[in-house]
Amino acid sequence: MVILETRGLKYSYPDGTAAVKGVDIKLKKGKRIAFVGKNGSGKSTLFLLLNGTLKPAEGKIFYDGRELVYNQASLREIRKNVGIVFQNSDDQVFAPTVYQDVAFGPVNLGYSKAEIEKKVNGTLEYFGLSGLKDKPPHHLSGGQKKRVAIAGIVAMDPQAIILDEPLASLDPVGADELLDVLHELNHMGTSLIISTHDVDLAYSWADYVFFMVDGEVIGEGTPDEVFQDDELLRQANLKRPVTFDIYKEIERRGLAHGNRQPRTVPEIVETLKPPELMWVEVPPETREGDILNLGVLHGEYALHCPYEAVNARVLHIHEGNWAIVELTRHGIKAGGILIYDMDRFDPADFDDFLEKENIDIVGAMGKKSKLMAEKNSLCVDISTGVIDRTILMALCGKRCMIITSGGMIPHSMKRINEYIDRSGIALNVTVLNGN
Ligand SMILES: Nc1ncnc2c1ncn2[C@@H]1O[C@H](COP(=O)(O)OP(=O)(O)OP(=O)(O)O)[C@@H](O)[C@H]1O
Repeated sequence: MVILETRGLKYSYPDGTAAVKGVDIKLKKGKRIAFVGKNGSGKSTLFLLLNGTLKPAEGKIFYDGRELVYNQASLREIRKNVGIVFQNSDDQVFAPTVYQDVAFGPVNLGYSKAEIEKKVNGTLEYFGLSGLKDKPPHHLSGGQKKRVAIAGIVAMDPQAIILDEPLASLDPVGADELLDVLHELNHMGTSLIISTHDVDLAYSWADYVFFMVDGEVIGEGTPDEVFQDDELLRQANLKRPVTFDIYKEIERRGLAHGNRQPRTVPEIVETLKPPELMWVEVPPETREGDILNLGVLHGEYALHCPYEAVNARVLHIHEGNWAIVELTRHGIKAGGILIYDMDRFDPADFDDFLEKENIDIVGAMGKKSKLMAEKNSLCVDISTGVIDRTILMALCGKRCMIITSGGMIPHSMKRINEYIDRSGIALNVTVLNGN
């Protein structure tokens, strides 16, 4: 199903700059879509056209199959359903207080007073903004303003959200938190459309990518398709994503197995083929052909190795009790991942859970759970890249707990289960205190 479509879309600014020069695109519902292109390639202008803020000189836009006709009803429909978060939050956040700013959309949509209050307070809490609700937005930091801008859009429950360079003004932790929020919104069905220069972000995050150059779309496809097209990258003046390059090098050296192009760190780890042969020191009575149990791998290697125990067949005994062994592995020593629902947080029980479940690592996902962890002095080991990093830790046999809440719970389960399905590694994942 296509949520937004453009046909022959053209736009020039009053000074004559042709910013969008005939764009034909179809954006599928429920997807994460990235527009990648260098400065001035027309991404922001296209976005302003997509939600009716600008009117094209030529061409048509369709929302959910209906043509945008630029009368009040049609514009109202598209602006309610396709929210846009501007690159510069100062263009968006202008009400006297944060609360009023986030309430702006719901008020305009005619929600009742009680609905507005519920919606705005819920959204502020979700974005970790409750403590700032009475502040004037112009007293906030760039990252905080960005969160207010996004909260204001999310409070209108749009079908699609367009975000122009969403991570641009955020610090690394803030960027990571926003990505979690975007993953969750997408998990709940919101279509997401972002622009970025960041090829690593587009590669790891998007389901579908468009490359823009000089007001035109010059290529589109899945991240794997577009980022391995060197000619397309050259035309778009873009480089390959780092994970892509690392994997190509792993592949070139014959260290990769599996036939999937990895896009995240756990996926790269999964493709690494462990060495077959190894030098080990063996007990003096060892004979060629013996099977040794080398036990669990330790150190740096074990951190990246999903295997519990390593058996080795002795191929050749060398002087000084050193032998060449061929490794065979059995068993998979994956720890577990437990999810703790912070909406049901009970301080009295929490420590009991940690002890009873032998938790080694705690990861906090989402602003709300991080704030709750801080307030209750909970010890948090991982607060960015929580899903990927807990998977990596679980693969090393650690028992991990993700503390999170609301829609982040099914979202986390989904991402971990996707990893389990693809890798075939039996990681246990359960919600500890949920329904
Ligand atoms: N208000 C304006 N008046 C005149 N020209 C404009 C205006 N806004 C943008 N442009 C021009 O339109 C072209 C496309 O700009 P646009 O902002 O859409 O690109 P972009 O890909 O979003 O760039 P960036 O990555 O830097 O945000 C550029 O040549 C830019 O200079």
